[in-house]
Amino acid sequence: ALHLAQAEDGKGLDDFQKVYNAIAEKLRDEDEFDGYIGYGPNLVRLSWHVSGTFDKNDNSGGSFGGTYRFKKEADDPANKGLQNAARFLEPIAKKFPWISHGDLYTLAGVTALQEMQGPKIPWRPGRVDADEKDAPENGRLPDASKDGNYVRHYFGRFGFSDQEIVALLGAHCLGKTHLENSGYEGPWGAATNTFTNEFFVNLLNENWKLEKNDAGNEQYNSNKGYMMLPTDYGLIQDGKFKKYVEKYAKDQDAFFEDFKSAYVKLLENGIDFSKLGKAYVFKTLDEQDS
Ligand code: HEM
Ligand SMILES: Cc1nc2ccccn2c1N
Repeated sequence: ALHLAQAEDGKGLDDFQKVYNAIAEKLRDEDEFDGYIGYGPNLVRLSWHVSGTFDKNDNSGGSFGGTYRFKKEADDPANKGLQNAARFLEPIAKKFPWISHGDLYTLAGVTALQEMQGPKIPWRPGRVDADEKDAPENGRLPDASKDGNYVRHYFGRFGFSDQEIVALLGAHCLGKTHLENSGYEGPWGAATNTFTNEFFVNLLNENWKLEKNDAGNEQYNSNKGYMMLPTDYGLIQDGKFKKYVEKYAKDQDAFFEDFKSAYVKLLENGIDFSKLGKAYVFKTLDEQDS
């Protein structure tokens, strides 16, 4: 059965907005991380990796149990580099000991996206810390060296459509790849900390060359110093995906809307929120200054 969401007792919008603000202020303070990209993209990747282990066949994995806090999951080679995000969140977890790890990891991704001028992401609390025995085994996160068909099959495990898959991958407008983490090197060309539809625009407009990188892995590079993973490039090799790439390259609002829906579905997979009220929509720091 799905995990039943149980919100932290007595905590409401104002309490979670305080957690949001603590994360958002720390993002602004520590802006030098990773060549002044900041921690935003890394936090978004963490929120996806803690949710991407979900398997609808036995409802195992996923964001509910906050099991990334155990070495068994954190040390998955696919999670290399996310130690930075985890370290960033430690003082936040200490300051707000009442929030569950699953809620903290997902709320941090929502905060980072909104503070990087992404769409407003409705978010619901209620994830409850599970035991180490519930941590999913390594190997559930995707392999970047594959093609579009692999990506379609991989996300089929979550029940995502072609349109949802393309929208989700739009998050690769953020940050970069790091050779020491994943074996892919992201030339700095397009590395950003602002959420836009650039990923789709670049996919369609750049002339991509397949090259071996210094780790011996093949990746697509453009003469502007941009890069794409083979799985990214698969979105324009596969006709069914390509039409959504074209839609989002033309219409950033449509991308924001569809990304928001798919990202919420990713973070809430496997959890029954029916006992909770409506989702929270947090104000950005800028909206609170005025
Ligand atoms: C086919 C699915 C996917 C594959 C194979 C994939 C693979 C990767 C790889 C290899 C990196 C580089 C990591 C590093 O070297 O530091 C990366 C970075 C990133 N990914 Fe994905 N990813 C996928 C889907 C997603 C999704 C669904 C999201 C979010 C909704 C996401 C968000 C990010 C972000 C924000 C970064 C930049 C992290 C940073 O700059 O530290 N990815 N991804
Ligand atoms: C800018 C950017 N960030 C990423 C992350 C993963 C894969 C590709 N990326 C690109 N092009």
